[in-house]
Amino acid sequence: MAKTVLAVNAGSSSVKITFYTFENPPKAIADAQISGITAPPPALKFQRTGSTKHQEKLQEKLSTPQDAFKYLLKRCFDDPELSEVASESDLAYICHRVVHGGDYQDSVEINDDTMHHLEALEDLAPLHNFSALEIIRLCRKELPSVPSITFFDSAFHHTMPDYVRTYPIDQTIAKANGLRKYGFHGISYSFILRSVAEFLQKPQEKTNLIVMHIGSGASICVIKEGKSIDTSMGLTPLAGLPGATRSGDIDPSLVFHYTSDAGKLSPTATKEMHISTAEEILNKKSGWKALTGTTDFAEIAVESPPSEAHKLAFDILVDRILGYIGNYYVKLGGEVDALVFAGGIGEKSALLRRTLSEKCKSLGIAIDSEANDKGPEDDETVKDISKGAGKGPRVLICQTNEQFEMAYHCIRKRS
Ligand SMILES: Nc1ncnc2c1ncn2[C@@H]1O[C@H](COP(=O)(O)OP(=O)(O)O)[C@@H](O)[C@H]1O
Ligand SMILES: CC(=O)OP(=O)(O)O
Ligand SMILES: [Mg+2]
Repeated sequence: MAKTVLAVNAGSSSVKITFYTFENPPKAIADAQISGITAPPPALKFQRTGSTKHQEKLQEKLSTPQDAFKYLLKRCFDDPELSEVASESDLAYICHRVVHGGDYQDSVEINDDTMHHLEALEDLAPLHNFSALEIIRLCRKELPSVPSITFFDSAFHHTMPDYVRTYPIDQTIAKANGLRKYGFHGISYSFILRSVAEFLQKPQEKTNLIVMHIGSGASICVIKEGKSIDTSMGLTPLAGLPGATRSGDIDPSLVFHYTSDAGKLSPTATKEMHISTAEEILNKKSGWKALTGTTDFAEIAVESPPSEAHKLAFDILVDRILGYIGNYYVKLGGEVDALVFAGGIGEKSALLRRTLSEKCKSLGIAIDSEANDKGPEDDETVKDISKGAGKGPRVLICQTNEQFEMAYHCIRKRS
């Protein structure tokens, strides 16, 4: 039987896995995800291509992404209707999304050497790389014959100019400690660039975009002639826009006024994962969860918000995004092919898209409200919601797919 490719996207609160056929473009065979690992009970979504989506709340206690991954893999291997993937021998490769890739500009195959290198990087991004590395360790142990390939969120941004990636601090210390802007969500931006360029029928190297990836982690990227020239996240995914539990940009001095324990190890740190109290607060106890009590933006992005705090959370996100759109529009000299909405919130919240588009009227941006309200069909990768074609930048929704992007590049390189 033909081998398949497994793509794994591990986040702090969710694990998504997809099996693909080994051909280009790859076709999804099955898709499974567990969300709510940090807010039990965990929720399972499972779908074999062509069949209906199955959803359930799980009784099992799955407290880590590794547990969730093990559960998902077993579930797929044991499914009698999923004969294409029944055991290790059906897998050609496993692709892993790793958020922080340091100086890596491309994907790497995992061996002892590259694994050590990634372990060294973990200190720079413990909150974001830990789960992925744990899952890679598990795969090497339990599926030893299948090569693991890592894809990095940061790699797409290696084209940012020096004056964008450099923080104005002592450069000896900066270089010794790798303290610079890296940027993230790059696997998603790479998928979006290819899909949108194809949709616009333009070569990638002639495509200029302002792309928003707005999910529980949110960032925005400016792509000039097919290359990232700036993005809102920085040394870590904390910088830039606020998220579900992340503060986004604040005055760095704030942490010392917030708590005198800022630099101490967080009580939630473990032997394997060293994080400071300040990092814990700004990454996990801030954002719209801190403002409203919910991490679900669908409860915040509503016409009549249930409280002033919900309205404030919405207005803050809109304001911070607007700041970047203005900045990036100017960086592109106004030559913007499209403003693109992506990520769980960007793809689903018609209200956020409408609010931002109205505030960007002066840039020639206008949307068709019916198309915007309807949003994309399940199988529609790019949807045009602009009004008055030809005047200002197009406004598009792109249903991004990080797992597909990894499988696509994995297979392209190896077939
Ligand atoms: N209809 C909706 N309106 C607004 N936000 C939504 C809607 N549906 C889902 N979301 C939000 O999308 C976010 C998840 O996006 P996603 O990109 O999957 O996140 P991540 O990959 O960072 O976990 C959640 O905050 C969820 O509340
Ligand atoms: C980089 C990052 O923030 O990822 P996510 O949105 O998946 O949390
Ligand atoms: Mg995500």
